[in-house]
Amino acid sequence: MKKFSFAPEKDVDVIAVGRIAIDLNPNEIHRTLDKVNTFTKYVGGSPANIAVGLARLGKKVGFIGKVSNDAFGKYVADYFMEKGIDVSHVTPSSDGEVLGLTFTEISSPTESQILMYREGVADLALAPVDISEDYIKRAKFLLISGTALAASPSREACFLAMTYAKKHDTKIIFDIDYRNYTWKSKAEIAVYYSLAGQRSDILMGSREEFELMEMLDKGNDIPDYCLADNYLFHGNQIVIIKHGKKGSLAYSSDRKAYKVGSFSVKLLKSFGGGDAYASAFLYGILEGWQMPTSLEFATASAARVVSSHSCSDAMATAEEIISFIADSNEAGTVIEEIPWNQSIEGGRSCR
Ligand SMILES: Nc1ncnc2c1ncn2[C@@H]1O[C@H](COP(=O)(O)OP(=O)(O)OP(=O)(O)O)[C@@H](O)[C@H]1O
Ligand SMILES: O=C(O)C[C@@H](O)[C@H](O)C(=O)CO
Repeated sequence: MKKFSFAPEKDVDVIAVGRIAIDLNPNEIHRTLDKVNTFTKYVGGSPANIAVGLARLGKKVGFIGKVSNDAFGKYVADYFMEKGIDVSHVTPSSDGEVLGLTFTEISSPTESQILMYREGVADLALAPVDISEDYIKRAKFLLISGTALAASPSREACFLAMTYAKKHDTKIIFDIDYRNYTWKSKAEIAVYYSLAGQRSDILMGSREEFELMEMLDKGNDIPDYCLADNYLFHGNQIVIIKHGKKGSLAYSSDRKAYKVGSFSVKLLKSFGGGDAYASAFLYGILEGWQMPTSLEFATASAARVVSSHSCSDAMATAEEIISFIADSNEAGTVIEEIPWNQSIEGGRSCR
């Protein structure tokens, strides 16, 4: 696939837009939240996790977001600075908006859920006035996280950021990132997700998130490659559809398709894999790696995070990911190029 190229004056690798929140993950696991007494606090929020992942991998990362004007807002901003993430465009909310909280429930060795407190959150108060064209102009990539489209003025801020990105040849990654809070209808979700997806260069999401973007009913038999074609037609360079433990499918504009398995790990929580995957995949693209290498690297990082207690804190260095791959039994067997119409299970769709 043609490698992305960037003007030399672009001195920031990725600017992420969206929520910075706090994860409260249970110290007592394999029980429901009502039976949990203590939690460990981590920085959270999907785009924040991705930003941390990229910074941990040594990339130059910026962030555009709003945080609460209180101790939690200071905590997350300080954490970003400690990780080397630029916070010049992370601003405190002015009308008492709060930081989002996510309680993870690890109810069994195979099941986990999240309970999010997002009423009056600061991240959705991000407004067009907070979006700097000069800042975005400096970035190679702009990461838009789907939940930031769930309400105004954050929605308009994101579309303005994408307009500036297009104007200055900053490539757009749209991580669909669905959280079932704030959205008012399935139609609203589909309209805004598909508008953002059609404007992106790299589009990634779980199969369920693609189905929401296309307003497909559960149990539909639309093949993954058809979902990908919808967006490659609009100019996407890469479309990645994630399938949890089964792995992921990746499609590139040069009509190559890849089936990616997953690495065997002891699952602790099924959250965070997508954020680790996104940060490590984007690292590979920024390094100029070919798709298979970037996809394997991403899958390894994801496996590490789903077997860890945190998301942000568990993000790995390149050396840690490379040694994880080397130590695993699946090294070199996780990724294969497949016919365009092959499904994640291996069958071929007749369309
Ligand atoms: N049980 C597992 N074991 C190993 N790897 C896993 C497991 N679950 C997920 N992964 C890895 O994480 C990747 C992304 O996971 P998933 O499909 O859940 O995405 P997501 O829903 O976007 O994740 P997130 O919870 O971060 O939003 C998968 O493609 C796979 O590589
Ligand atoms: O995405 C969220 O806001 C929750 C995350 O912080 C949490 O770590 C998770 O679910 C990872 O995707």
